[in-house]
Amino acid sequence: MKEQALISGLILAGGRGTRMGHVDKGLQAFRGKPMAAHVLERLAPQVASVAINANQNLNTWAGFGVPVWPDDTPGFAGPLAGLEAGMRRATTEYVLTAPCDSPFLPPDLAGRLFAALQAEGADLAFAATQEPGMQRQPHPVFCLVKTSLLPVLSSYLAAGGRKMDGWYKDLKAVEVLFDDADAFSNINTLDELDAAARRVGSCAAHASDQSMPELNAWAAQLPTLQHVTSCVSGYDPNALPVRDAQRIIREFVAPVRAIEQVALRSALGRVLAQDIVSPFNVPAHDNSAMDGFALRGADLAADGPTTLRVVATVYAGRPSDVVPAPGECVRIMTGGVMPAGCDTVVPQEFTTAQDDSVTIPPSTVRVGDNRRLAGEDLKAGSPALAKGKIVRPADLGLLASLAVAEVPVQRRLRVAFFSTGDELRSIGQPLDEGCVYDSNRYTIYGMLQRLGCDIIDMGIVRDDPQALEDALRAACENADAIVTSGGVSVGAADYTKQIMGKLGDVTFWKIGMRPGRPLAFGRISSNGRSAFLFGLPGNPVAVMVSFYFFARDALLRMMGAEAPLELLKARSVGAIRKKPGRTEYQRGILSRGEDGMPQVRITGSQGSGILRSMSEANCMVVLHDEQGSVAAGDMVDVLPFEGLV
Ligand SMILES: Nc1nc2c(c(=O)[nH]1)N[C@H]1C(S)=C(S)[C@@H](COP(=O)(O)OP(=O)(O)OC[C@H]3O[C@@H](n4cnc5c(N)ncnc54)[C@H](O)[C@@H]3O)O[C@H]1N2
Ligand code: MOO
Ligand SMILES: [Mg+2]
Repeated sequence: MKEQALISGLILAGGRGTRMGHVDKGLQAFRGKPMAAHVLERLAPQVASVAINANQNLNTWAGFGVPVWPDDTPGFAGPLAGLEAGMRRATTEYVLTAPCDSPFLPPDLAGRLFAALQAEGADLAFAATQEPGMQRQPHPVFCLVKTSLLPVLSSYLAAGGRKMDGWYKDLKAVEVLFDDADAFSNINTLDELDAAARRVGSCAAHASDQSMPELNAWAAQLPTLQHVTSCVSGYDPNALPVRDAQRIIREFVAPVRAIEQVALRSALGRVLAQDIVSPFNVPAHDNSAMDGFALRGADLAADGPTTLRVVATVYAGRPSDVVPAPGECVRIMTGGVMPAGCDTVVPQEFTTAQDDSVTIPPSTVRVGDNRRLAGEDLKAGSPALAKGKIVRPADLGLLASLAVAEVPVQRRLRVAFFSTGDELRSIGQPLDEGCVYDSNRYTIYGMLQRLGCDIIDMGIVRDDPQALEDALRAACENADAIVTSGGVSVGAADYTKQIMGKLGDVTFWKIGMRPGRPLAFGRISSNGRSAFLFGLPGNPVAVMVSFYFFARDALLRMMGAEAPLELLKARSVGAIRKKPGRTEYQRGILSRGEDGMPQVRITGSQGSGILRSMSEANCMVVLHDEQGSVAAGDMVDVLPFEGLV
């Protein structure tokens, strides 16, 4: 699906829903979720990314987790205004539209429209169907169009044009016939919705609560923090155990759905978006693991040397059709295809050669030795790599062995981050009295970079409510997630709380841990876009600990990847004082003891502002909630920094 990376999907949901009694059509529940969620599900695998064009209930639409773009042309100007908004913002060569009320759209819509557009050298391709004995029915709202045609569309709209198929009179448009007319059926009235729901045997046909039109069944199902935290027994935001905070965050964040195709080398470090199935056996043939002689195992004498006549030579990559007869063998190189009838290879250094024969001492090899079997690496049809895997060097090689030139990966997660605090100075500025240089932005940069995120560094934000609100809104409108540092404890928190609360669903916790006690977490929205927010504490060590033990896992989850932290066991060199009832993360240096086993000692001062000891450390010692003081020689859990993404 080469076209996938070139196309942005656009769900047209900008109408007034007049025929549905002025409710937002795409938000109406159908088979347990909004109609538009079905459209999103069907469209997303076909395109690089999906956005929604909507003009009402923008916060509800933001809950779909994809960009929401309202019309630029005012006055509910119809689907063309939506297309214009989409073409203006899309960064791909093509835009593909589908209406929000077409829950059955074909799975090969993008592929077929693209193929026809390419074949005809057209500007635009749209779907059509024809039922037996009926006229052809065009479906111009299912259309693939070159993004570069935006000026043509804008001038048509500016001149008052509104018809979906009116603007491309002077362009080259192709109609693509699809077989399944039902795939394009759209649902215009609540009666039709009921009928369609009955057709597919659904129970929840629609949300009839007209008093809250935008908060229909599915939107109400979007988890709120309150909903998630209510599942945690004994939930207390002011004394939250680490594992409960981790669980709440994990349940609240949602993966970003967009997929892109990248060239094999560019897949390094990216998250696989689909399972990769081996199309053939690797290796394709039985072959030799050694330079030597391929023989029939049955020829090996049970007690005494075996002498065989050498009848041919096989090199790797140059198979031979020689079939050695009993008593014959073939000289073969490592990787050479095993000749028919041969099942064993004897390495040449164990043999003695005479003119055209070779002698093998008794018991040198057993039948089947040194033969690599076809498919022993990968069998045709078997899963080679699973969706969600972060691609490592070995995976690149494996993909190359399957001749995979382009790899489907999740789009990179966009993460905006900034530091807060009037006392912070940037490198290059003089250090005024009482001030410190902003170091958190650099540790956060490093940690996000290692995760493979697209990062947006928003600098330092002053301790000022308006500045904070502006920064949060800008971050939210441009990123999937926001990481901030500072301002989440009691001192500055008054307005931080108020502003974060105003922009969305954010909670402030005091976690039973050290360092990293205060943490703000939630989801905020601005202008129809939403983003998950991680408000990390300002202290330079606390910010790193909170990132590694809370934000990292959540960001990976949003990226569609699973890479849980792997804790190792090591012997503590010294005693460590620790109170049960909270988790403590201490900076440690992991090494090998005299007995060769891993051991760890704590670095100097553990103050949460002391970055030097974090830099000296090569691991964190994790002392769990229930754990008390550690005696010298006790085993403890450690998280090594090396290899940590
Ligand atoms: N009365 C209480 N005071 C504090 C509590 C508490 O429970 N009650 N919690 C303490 C803990 S624990 C932490 S951690 C900090 C967290 O405070 P904030 O998140 O509000 O962060 P700030 O006050 O803005 O900064 C704290 C500290 O860190 C320095 N800092 C901040 N940002 C940066 C940066 N980008 N680069 C370098 N250093 C930074 C800042 O100058 C402060 O020294 O609150 C405790 N107080
Ligand atoms: O998070 Mo604070 O740094 O625990 O002291
Ligand atoms: Mg501050």
